[in-house]
Amino acid sequence: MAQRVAVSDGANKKVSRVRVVVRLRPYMGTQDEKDEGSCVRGLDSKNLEIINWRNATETVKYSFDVFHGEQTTQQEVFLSVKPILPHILTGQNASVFAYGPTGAGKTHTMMGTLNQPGVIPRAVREVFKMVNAKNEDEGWVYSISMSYLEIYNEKVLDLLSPGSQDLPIREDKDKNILIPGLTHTTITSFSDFHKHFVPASLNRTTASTKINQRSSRSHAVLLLKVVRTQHAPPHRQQAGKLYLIDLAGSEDNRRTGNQGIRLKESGAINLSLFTLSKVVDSLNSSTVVRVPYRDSKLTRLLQDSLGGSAHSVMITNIAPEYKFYFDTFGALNFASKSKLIVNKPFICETVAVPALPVKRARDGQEAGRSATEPQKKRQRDEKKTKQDGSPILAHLHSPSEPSVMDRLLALEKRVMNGGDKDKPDDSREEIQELKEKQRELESKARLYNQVLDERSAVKQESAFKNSLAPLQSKQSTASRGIKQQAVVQPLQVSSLSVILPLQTHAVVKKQSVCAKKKEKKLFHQVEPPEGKENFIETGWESQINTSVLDISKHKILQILNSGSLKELKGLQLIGDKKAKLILGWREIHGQFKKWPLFVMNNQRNNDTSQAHLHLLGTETSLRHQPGSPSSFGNRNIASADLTLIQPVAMHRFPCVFPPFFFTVRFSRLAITSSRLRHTFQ
Ligand SMILES: Nc1ncnc2c1ncn2[C@@H]1O[C@H](COP(=O)(O)OP(=O)(O)OP(=O)(O)O)[C@@H](O)[C@H]1O
Repeated sequence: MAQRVAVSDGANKKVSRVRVVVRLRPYMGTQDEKDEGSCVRGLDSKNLEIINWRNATETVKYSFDVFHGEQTTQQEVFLSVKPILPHILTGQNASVFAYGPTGAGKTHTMMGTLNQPGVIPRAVREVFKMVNAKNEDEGWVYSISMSYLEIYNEKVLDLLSPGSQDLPIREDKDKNILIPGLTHTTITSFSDFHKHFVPASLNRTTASTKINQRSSRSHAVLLLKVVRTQHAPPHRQQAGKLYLIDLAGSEDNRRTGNQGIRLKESGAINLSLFTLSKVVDSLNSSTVVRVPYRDSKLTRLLQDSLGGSAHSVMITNIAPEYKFYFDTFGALNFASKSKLIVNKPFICETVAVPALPVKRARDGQEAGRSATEPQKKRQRDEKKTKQDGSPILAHLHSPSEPSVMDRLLALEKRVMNGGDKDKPDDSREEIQELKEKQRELESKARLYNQVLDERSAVKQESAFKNSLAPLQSKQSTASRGIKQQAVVQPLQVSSLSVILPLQTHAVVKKQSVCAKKKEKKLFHQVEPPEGKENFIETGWESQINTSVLDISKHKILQILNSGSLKELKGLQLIGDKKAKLILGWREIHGQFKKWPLFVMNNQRNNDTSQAHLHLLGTETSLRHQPGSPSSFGNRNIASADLTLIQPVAMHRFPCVFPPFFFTVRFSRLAITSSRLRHTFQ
């Protein structure tokens, strides 16, 4: 069983601060831009300054663990990462991630080129060098494996196994992050690594944007796992992991010119980076109880690196051109916050008696230490089942069952969301196939029920209690598992039952896909009432008397204003993405004053009379009717103003300013770029 062994850094402290390195890439603008000079410059090996946009005669100074200027070589950058590598040979975790706006040099820093290899190849080479330098007499045997994945549009995809499905992210009781199903390839040398890494890198999603010819459209994570096992008893085993992460860059879509699929990708990237900034804020806050790691796949994966057990280095890449000014400013603020984060490393150790063969058997997959427990439980269940003489039940408990359900649900969700337009979509066929499988399992469960009933009829009551009861309860769990997945959950408005008299009691339920289809059919048979766009949605309202409706609306408004992510997701038509957007909206703009149209009207809503979230895609935008009063204070903001403000508000991640900022400071923003040009001349 895995065991945490506390780590001391010599000064008797068991903590490790996130190390922050900033790298400024060389000037790459046009000659005209070059004449403008640079908006940021280094002062020494730790300090830099950037022009203060509020007052161009001043600069804002920052101090980091290391600052790398424009002439820094790849080797010098690697040297600032190298000190954390030895930890992974002693069962600890380490993580290096490159952060920064699009086009600032993250991929160049992490991957590099053939002539100028970046941190990833250098770190892997170094790990092999350290392992090979270990003396056999120390009594440990080392093995190294690699995994490589990308988070693309909130999906975890295995780059070593192209075409694989979205993988789940799990956490064991020791808070180790696990990705069941992820390919784990054993590597024995650097050239072996190279052989797998280069083709897998080509599987990563990249595309050309106005800012970057080859822009990463996903976050890429390379995982190197070093396991060392003692020759002699007690055969201690320590497993250390190194995460090397090239994040996708935050994007200002005014400048990238992104549209269609690129815009959707950009929305997913910006949203995950926004969650990352919330995680950092929460970690730095003394009052926040819950760190929102689970709000995005990226933060879930970085859970160990930020506020977790890893020794972490964050490389913040910035660009010197004026057009990147606000991105650079935001990135530096983010880096500044991150350096306050403290991690608590520990050695992850198991005693491997006689675990070596078992370990080898699981080589091909990320199983994680805790995975042994459910596995053992399954084995115990299966064994018990066989003793009970029930082959059907054994089949129902087979490991393939949950995966069928997981895949089915994931695929249905994908189809409901309109599928992935970028890649060929054969999901519907697959859903059919999986549904058939599910039906087969359900009919077997029914058959099994019958067998049980027949058996119970011939047995005496005492015997029934002794031998059949446990079996029966087990069976019901299995069939419940299947049914739970197939039935769509009710909505939380059911809590109305507490406050409403019985005769007016109304429970609004989230509709199943089938129910929705039926309703749609009905809808097509009946002409919609004149002027009513949203006939389906208003249908349920007309069945409830107005006081009940008001209470329901009030209740939902309450949830919108103070509900957790989970509560929001329980609302009709609100999925994970929309719930997160609502949380983001709330954070920026405060409470919803009235019943917002997007909640029930969803995409059919064409009303632009008030600023509202456009929740269809992952892109958040503001709409406004020219001339009508804005919801930002009392000031009238014309739509043209909003067009200018919107990219700053929504895309200048992670610098998210409160709404009043825009109303008060807007006029200053417009003149900022010209005022900035005074400095550094
Ligand atoms: N230190 C550097 N020296 C020379 N060229 C660099 C340096 N940093 C970046 N570049 C070049 O700048 C361009 C953009 O860099 P890169 O693709 O690494 O940016 P990025 O931050 O990864 O962008 P994105 O987030 O869009 O993927 C590339 O052509 C790269 O070769």
